[in-house]
Amino acid sequence: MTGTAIEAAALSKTYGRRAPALHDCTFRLPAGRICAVVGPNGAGKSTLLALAAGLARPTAGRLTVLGTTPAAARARLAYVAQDKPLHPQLSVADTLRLGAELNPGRWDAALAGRVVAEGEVDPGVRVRALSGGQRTRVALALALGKRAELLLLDEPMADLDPLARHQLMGTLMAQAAEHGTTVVMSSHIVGELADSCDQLLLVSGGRIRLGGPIDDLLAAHSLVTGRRPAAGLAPHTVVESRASGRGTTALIRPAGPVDAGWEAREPSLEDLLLAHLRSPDAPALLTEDASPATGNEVTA
Ligand SMILES: Nc1ncnc2c1ncn2[C@@H]1O[C@H](COP(=O)(O)OP(=O)(O)OP(=O)(O)O)[C@@H](O)[C@H]1O
Repeated sequence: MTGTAIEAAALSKTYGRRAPALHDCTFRLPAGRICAVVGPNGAGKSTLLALAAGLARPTAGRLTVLGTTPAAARARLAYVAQDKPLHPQLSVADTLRLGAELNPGRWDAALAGRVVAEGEVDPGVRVRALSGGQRTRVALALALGKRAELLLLDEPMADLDPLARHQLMGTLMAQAAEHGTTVVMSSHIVGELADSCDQLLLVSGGRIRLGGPIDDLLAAHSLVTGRRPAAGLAPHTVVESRASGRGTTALIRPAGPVDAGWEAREPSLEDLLLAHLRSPDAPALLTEDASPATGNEVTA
């Protein structure tokens, strides 16, 4: 088993008197991977990233980041929040200078400057005058310039145009590969995730529904079609079944060989996510890679 970037045990977070934003979440994210955090609006993705960044505290359970508490890991991680908070009155150049001052000894000025320059953002312009996509670029420049071991990115590409998205994802992936950085990134854009991520955490209703390497999760499921009722799939775990023009289409986790009457193929990432999102009560699956080692000490 490789090193661990994030480990959670029975992690819960409740805001005030509301229903829990996260409830009893147990999982492990291996180090050095690119992990997608996926789930519907309000699922708890931002809450999870904010807890890992040490900006919020769990209500119950325990969370370890880079082998220590989130607060102690702060200098070694970079977090880009969904609303990309920056100082509006500072210029872009001053923002990067602040990044250098706050990260002595690890700041990569050339990389941060390149990320800004590639977007043709004028360094003299104040942050408050930037477009949403330009602010995102500056926020990502700060995060990448920090040369963190762990990047926590909350919908980092949401307001970027397709060219900027492609180009910034390329920079992110190249940097992560070169430096062995762990990237944990929430997104609703499945195409973007399928191309870049190797690890998945599906959160729904504050609970972990799927966790593990994307290839292993896909291989654990089959998309079956047959001119027969879904009841015939009984020995298998049926995540979702629907009547279709050709009979029944179902996403299953096979418990053994599938009857010859069913045509079976491996699902795409989109098939897998949509079926689980439409069936929030389907049994959860954490692969061995995504399960905390038993007996591991996890500190709050
Ligand atoms: N600061 C807060 N105070 C009160 N409730 C909050 C707060 N932040 C989040 N919540 C609630 O916690 C739940 C999870 O929210 P969260 O922002 O983590 O979801 P999300 O998966 O990131 O959603 P989205 O995809 O819409 O960004 C929601 O019900 C939300 O209303």
